[in-house]
Amino acid sequence: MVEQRNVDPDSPCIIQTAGLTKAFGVRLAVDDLDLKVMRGDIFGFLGPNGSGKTTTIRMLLGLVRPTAGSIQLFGQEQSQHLSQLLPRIGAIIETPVFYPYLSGLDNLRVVALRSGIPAGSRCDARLDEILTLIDLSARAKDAYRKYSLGMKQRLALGAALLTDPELILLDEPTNGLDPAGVHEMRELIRCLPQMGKTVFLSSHLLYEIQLVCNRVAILNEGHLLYQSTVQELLQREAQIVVRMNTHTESEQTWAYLQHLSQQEASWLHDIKREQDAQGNEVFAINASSARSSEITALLAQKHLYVAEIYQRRENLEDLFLQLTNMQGPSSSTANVRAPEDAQLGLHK
Ligand SMILES: Nc1ncnc2c1ncn2[C@@H]1O[C@H](COP(=O)(O)OP(=O)(O)OP(=O)(O)O)[C@@H](O)[C@H]1O
Repeated sequence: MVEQRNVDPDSPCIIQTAGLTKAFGVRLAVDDLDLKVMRGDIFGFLGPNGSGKTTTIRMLLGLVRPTAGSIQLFGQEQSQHLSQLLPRIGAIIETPVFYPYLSGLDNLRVVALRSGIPAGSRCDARLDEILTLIDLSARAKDAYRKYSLGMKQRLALGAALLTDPELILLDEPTNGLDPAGVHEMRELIRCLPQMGKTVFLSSHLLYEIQLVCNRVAILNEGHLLYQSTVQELLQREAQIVVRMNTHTESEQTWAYLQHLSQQEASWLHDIKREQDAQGNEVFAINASSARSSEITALLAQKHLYVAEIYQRRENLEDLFLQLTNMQGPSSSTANVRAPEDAQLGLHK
């Protein structure tokens, strides 16, 4: 009898990997990866070239056998239920192959037939629906070879959506697209959760991920460096950083800011003492940039004159560079999980 442990077809957890590892010979392409993707997520899977994104997606699809670890999809063990699980997944990996002389519509017909959708009015209706969604109705009858790269990518997404899968895996879907193509693809991807889909999107385009995803994992050299909501990550953006001239002034400022937070300025409640990239002691205050002049004025009342005050402008790109140590950090990373993992990026 088949063991039914861990089987939950309605699980809100769509992808869960534990200790997922893939070695190619001595090279660890993916190392001990714990991912969690929830239903309705647009999950950004970020990493530079060669960090293991495609290998991970291939393992999720059962195209590459893991060296160690486990994968659960829709609450079921992937290795035991692959054939039942695959119809619930649509994917674009690398550049999909279409027939150049067939039209976009006929290429979709071929995909539909291969996917077991019988020809007929229901199939035609579905093809219409998909062509409208990917905004190719007007060019549906043009040969594929006449399509722009953006149209080709949209057709690929249409093909992945044809069977109405719950999970869409997209490997670098905006690669090579011009800004208009990137925008169109982004808008399309954004619609998918409203249609009940979960999206797993790999990219090295950090800004893209920031704009379109709600959760993100950052990978480097096969290691998971960070996993959280994008919002959590970007909260750091709303910080004002204050540096004083001397250690004595810093001490006085710290005491005064604490006092203020308990008295007339409760909005100063979230202050951290950190070091900037040059090793200077700074205060990171969770407040909008509009408060900068107020902070300066409050401190000046006590003859504490700031040496420097600025809004921390951290985005995913900064964080990514910081975690992979490609560039010095603008501050310490008090909120960043797994700093010991981040250290792994130090030794390239
Ligand atoms: N079939 C294979 N045989 C040997 N090594 C491989 C194989 N596939 C991938 N690798 C290696 O595994 C590592 C991860 O590759 P992978 O393609 O997963 O990275 P990636 O993050 O998708 O990179 P890119 O953004 O360039 O596609 C790389 O060092 C790559 O050379």
